[in-house]
Amino acid sequence: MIWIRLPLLPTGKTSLAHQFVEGEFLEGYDPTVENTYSKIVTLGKDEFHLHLVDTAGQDEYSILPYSFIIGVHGYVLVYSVTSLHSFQVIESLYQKLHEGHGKTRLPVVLVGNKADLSPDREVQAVEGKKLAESWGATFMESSARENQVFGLKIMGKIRLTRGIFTKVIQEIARVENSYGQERRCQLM
Ligand SMILES: Nc1nc2c(ncn2[C@@H]2O[C@H](COP(=O)(O)OP(=O)(O)OP(=O)(O)O)[C@@H](O)[C@H]2O)c(=O)[nH]1
Repeated sequence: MIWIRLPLLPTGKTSLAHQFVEGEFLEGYDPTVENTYSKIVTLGKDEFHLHLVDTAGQDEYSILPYSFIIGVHGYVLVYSVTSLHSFQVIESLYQKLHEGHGKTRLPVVLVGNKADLSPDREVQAVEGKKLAESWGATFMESSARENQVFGLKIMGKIRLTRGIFTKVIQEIARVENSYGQERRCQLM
């Protein structure tokens, strides 16, 4: 299978992963082929070994590789609030993942990134929330630039590291119903 990468949708996946693992924002755009990151996250008494795969951008015509399905426990699906197209692509990507897993419910956190660019906004927060709700998933808006994540009715801004990735682990635990003492989570 040949997977043709179309670099149309730089929504901030690499920037979010880099903020999470390295704690910094990188200016400039360097298209991703595929990067992997590892990090240990402690939630309460449990320790999770995260293996995070940062994939290249997809579009609605991309064929999903098996590696996107097999052995993956949860997904952070990222669109840019400044791109309606990226939002539409995320919708079709979710359908492919859902079919690929053959499950009724997937551990997913839907993230509307680049929320700091509000004047250029093409997708309202309420639309992201509605889509996530239709999947039974969690929704957040974020800014990799400002290292902040925004809930829809948030009491205060929280850091990305304690936001998105904590949430996706909780989603995995909720869906799989299997909080262990020590777990390996492969995220994408
Ligand atoms: N203002 C702003 N810019 C961002 C944010 N996140 C990423 N960017 C910028 O958007 C561009 C693309 O970011 P990447 O993190 O490379 O996007 P990506 O989704 O990994 O792109 P691909 O590798 O093509 O899949 C870069 O110029 C980033 O600096 C954000 O939250 N706010």
